[in-house]
Amino acid sequence: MKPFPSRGLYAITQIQGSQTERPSIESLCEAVDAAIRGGAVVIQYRDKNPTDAPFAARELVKTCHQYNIPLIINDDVELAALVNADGVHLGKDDNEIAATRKRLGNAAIIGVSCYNSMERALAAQSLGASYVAFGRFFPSSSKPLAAPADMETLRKAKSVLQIPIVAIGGILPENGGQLLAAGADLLAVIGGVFNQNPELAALAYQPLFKG
Ligand SMILES: Cc1ncc(COP(=O)(O)OP(=O)(O)O)c(N)n1
Ligand SMILES: Cc1ncsc1CCOP(=O)(O)O
Ligand SMILES: [Mg+2]
Repeated sequence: MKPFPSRGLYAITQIQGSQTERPSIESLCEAVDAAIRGGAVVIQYRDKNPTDAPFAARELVKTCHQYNIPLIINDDVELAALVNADGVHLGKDDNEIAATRKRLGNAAIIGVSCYNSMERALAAQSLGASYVAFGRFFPSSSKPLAAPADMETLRKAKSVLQIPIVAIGGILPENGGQLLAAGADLLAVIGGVFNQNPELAALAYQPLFKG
């Protein structure tokens, strides 16, 4: 299993459309490959309506591992175990951290959504989370109903947490710098990468992480 990176672009798959209009697994893997070539350091497979999640996830693991990049599965601990993914991302409606750690083992990456809650982040860290995620910071067309989070939460988080901090929600090359300045270590992005040429889009975030 690959470790979670300490800084950089965290690209999350964009899968939309009805069952008949959905992108092929091949084109999904091509888009992820392009995002990695553009500089994404970790990939999350997020599909709220999958048709063949085990096949897609196995193909994505192969794509990511060609570049030594970790593949994280959103929500589904059993899918992560089945395809030997590097880890899982848990939200408030998903499995408990301790049970997930037991199921996936000590080397697995376990990410936890903390929305705007420092209490949730402190609890996640003490229960063995590998990273925490706060957001959404800007309106997101990928998740329009996501609740807002404050920049102040990132500042507090940076001063008390030891694990990496991820920011998510409407993040573009133009607005990501302020989140890094406030304390985020990684920027998690769906639309900003996958709504256009993913290689060029991912490249446009890279200056944010220099220096
Ligand atoms: C890196 C990262 N951060 C936050 C989320 C959101 O997780 P969750 O709140 O469980 O919502 P869904 O993504 O499951 O709709 C995430 N997936 N990844
Ligand atoms: C899954 C999720 N959780 C909070 S916002 C969001 C979507 C982020 O997507 P985008 O980068 O397109 O705003
Ligand atoms: Mg979730």
